[in-house]
Amino acid sequence: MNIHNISEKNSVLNTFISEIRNVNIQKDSMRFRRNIERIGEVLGYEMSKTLNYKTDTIETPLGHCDINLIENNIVLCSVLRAGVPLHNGLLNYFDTAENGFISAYRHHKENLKSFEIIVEYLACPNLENKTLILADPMLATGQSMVTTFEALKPFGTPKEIHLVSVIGAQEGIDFVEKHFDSKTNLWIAAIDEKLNDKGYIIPGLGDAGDLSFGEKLQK
Ligand SMILES: O=P(O)(O)OC[C@H]1O[C@H](OP(=O)(O)OP(=O)(O)O)[C@H](O)[C@@H]1O
Ligand SMILES: O=c1cc[nH]c(=O)[nH]1
Ligand SMILES: [Mg+2]
Repeated sequence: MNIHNISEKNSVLNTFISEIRNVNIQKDSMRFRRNIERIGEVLGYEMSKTLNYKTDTIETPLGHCDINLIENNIVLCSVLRAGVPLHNGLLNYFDTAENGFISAYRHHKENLKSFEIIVEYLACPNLENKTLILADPMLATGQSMVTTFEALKPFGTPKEIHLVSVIGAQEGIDFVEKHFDSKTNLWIAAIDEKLNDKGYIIPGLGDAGDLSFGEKLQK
């Protein structure tokens, strides 16, 4: 897997990451969602440099000019619910992308230490020969990314795959790497040290779904 950790080079991305991690600033859920969206825009922009381009001629009011434009057929697929603001950020840049949505949540078992991933909802276009972008802001154990990709397999074989995440734990990245083709790209804004015993990323940011949309009732 090709891992592109975009915060390895200093940029304005650091500001957005610092705000989503900051225990005080993250209380403003509108700002939290907007920062995740901005990170999606930055990661999308970086990814766009690796896509395929073909030259088109544009007519201006005063003449003509040639410009290289993206020729990939992009399907942007995100994991509900925390993936919604990241999806919006990516879609801000890939205007004509087709879209897919898949639900995945961790169902904690009684002892709260172990959990299984439940996939209940899936709406996706044909993926055959397309460029699949699979987005989920948190890559903790990596189980959600792997389980959702398994669920997408009946929709066709993509020509290329780009995983997009905001914060990942090294352990989860290692797990994902084992389950995806070596040509798969991972675009990520930060890689953290470890997971705690509940599978949360340390230092991470907490629960991205809850910070975006409020706490959910555990049933
Ligand atoms: O790598 P993993 O260990 O699988 O964990 C990551 C998952 O956890 C979060 O979702 P969560 O289950 O909190 O659902 P939510 O979006 O409804 O909050 C996140 O958006 C990922 O989908
Ligand atoms: O740290 C984590 C792990 C999973 N999901 C989150 O929202 N945060
Ligand atoms: Mg959550």
